[in-house]
Amino acid sequence: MGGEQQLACACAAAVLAAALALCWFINAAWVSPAAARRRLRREGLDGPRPSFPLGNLAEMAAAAATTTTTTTSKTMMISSDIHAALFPYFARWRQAFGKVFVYWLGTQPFLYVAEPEFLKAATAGGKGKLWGKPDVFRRDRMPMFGRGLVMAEGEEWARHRNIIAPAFSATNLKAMMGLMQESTAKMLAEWDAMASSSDSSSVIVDVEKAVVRNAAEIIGRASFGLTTTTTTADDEDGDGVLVFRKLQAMQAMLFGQSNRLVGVPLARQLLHLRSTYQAWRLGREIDALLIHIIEDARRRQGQSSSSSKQHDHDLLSLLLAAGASDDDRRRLMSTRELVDECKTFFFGGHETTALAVSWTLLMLAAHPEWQEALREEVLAELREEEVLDDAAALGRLTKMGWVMNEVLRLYPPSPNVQRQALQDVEVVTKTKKTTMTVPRGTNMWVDVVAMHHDKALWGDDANEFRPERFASKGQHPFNKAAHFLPFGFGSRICVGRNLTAMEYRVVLAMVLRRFRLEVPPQYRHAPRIMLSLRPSNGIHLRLTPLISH
Ligand code: HEM
Repeated sequence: MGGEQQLACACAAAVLAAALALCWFINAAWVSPAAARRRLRREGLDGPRPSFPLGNLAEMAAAAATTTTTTTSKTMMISSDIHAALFPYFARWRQAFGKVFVYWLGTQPFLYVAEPEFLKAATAGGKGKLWGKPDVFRRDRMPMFGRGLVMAEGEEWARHRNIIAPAFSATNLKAMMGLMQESTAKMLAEWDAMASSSDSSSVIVDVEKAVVRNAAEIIGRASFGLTTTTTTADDEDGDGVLVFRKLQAMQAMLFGQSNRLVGVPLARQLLHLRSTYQAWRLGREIDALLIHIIEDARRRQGQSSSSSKQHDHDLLSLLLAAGASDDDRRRLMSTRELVDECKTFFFGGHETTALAVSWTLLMLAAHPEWQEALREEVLAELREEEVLDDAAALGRLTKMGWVMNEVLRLYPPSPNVQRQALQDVEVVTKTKKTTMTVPRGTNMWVDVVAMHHDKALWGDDANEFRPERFASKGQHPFNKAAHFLPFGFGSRICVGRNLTAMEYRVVLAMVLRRFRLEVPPQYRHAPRIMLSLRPSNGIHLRLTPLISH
């Protein structure tokens, strides 16, 4: 073949490849979503009209831009009526389409669900297996969670869940109480020092910032035995500090921007190329540090040194121990799997718990009668500060349990749960008499904030802080209710929820013993969504020491 013929062949191949790529793109971005929309409408599932290629993203951005979430404590009580401020577009569409409708993120259909009965009918029992995690988020979250438990599917998920769940047993959690106390004591000592060096007897502190740092320290030690605050040159501790800095940087990079054009074809590749690459690079650096930590832990395994004893109950050592016996090789996790689980514990575990504690401190400052009631309970049940490692006594803090539930209801740190139908899912609801099929590939967006604030489900006082509503479980069997979902639902319910409950009680009991909390006049209440439900400007509270040291 002559040179010209070769060139012509190469050009023809390039044109053919470009034509095929274009056909693929048109099908993926336009033909297939249009067909999906027709099918959804046939099933009676409709919603705001999408446009190509943004779907409803433009409308969502415009609604968010014209909504303010800020209220001041000076001019009004702190309002927990937050749903319409956080999700103005959902609030608007709900009025038009009800509590179940379809909206579009780019070319991806999302079934919005704020109707507990529908959710139950779509996911309860064996139907749980018909739903996986949405592909569209999987790619975005890969650098954070890898294929860890949050993102794993099918057999792989079941195997991981079986290995991981026992690590959160009551005995193992009890062994973590000491480190929770130690770390929290450091935080309180800092607050004490700030108060004693201030002109007045009290001090204004951004409690959210401090509590997040404390929770990061706790989860770091509980997960892989590392501390985030040490400054020693010791290799292992140095790794810990670096891992935390990098993990936090990655989170800010991935979710700091509010508008990532999720679901828009090629947006990730073209518009977010830089941040995607940076997150990927950070991910690789974090993995390298974690591999070093895991190899150290493997080496320590079997040693009876004091360093190995000290790590006995961290989650990483427990996972290594689970696979150590020769008769159960299925429980052996590879280094890659362990890296992903360590990242998952960090991202899934510290900020969520810290937010639960931080919103509680705010609510208790705003509701002094509850602050006093909890303080009395703590002083009655835990007479001496040292006995805070008594898990049974912590379990007797009944009112604190109500308060925790009420705060998780009003300010759920995980404001939504997402799924994607792995097959066609038939949904039959009894009271609404609905029968429909949710087509395979449809994503589901469960609006937890909407359900938690719904007056039809909770009564006219749904937006008020009234922990006593959790007192009578008979009247409201919330644990089984499909409208109280702070930790998710079904078989994928949060594996770390008992760790959170323990940390919550330890931290809160220690704070209440030592400080009185008040909301200063300059406090601005501005909850917002950055993956989790968090305060925009921190939570600055006035703290007054109750006892001198
Ligand atoms: C207030 C604290 C917490 C909240 C609000 C929370 C919320 C949630 C929610 C809503 C889910 C379900 C996600 C889904 O179905 O897609 C979940 C799952 C999970 N959480 Fe938590 N979580 C908290 C604390 C923790 C802690 C302390 C850890 C670990 C140290 C943790 C680790 C996980 C893991 C690994 C999963 C995945 C479970 C699975 O898919 O089998 N979480 N969490």
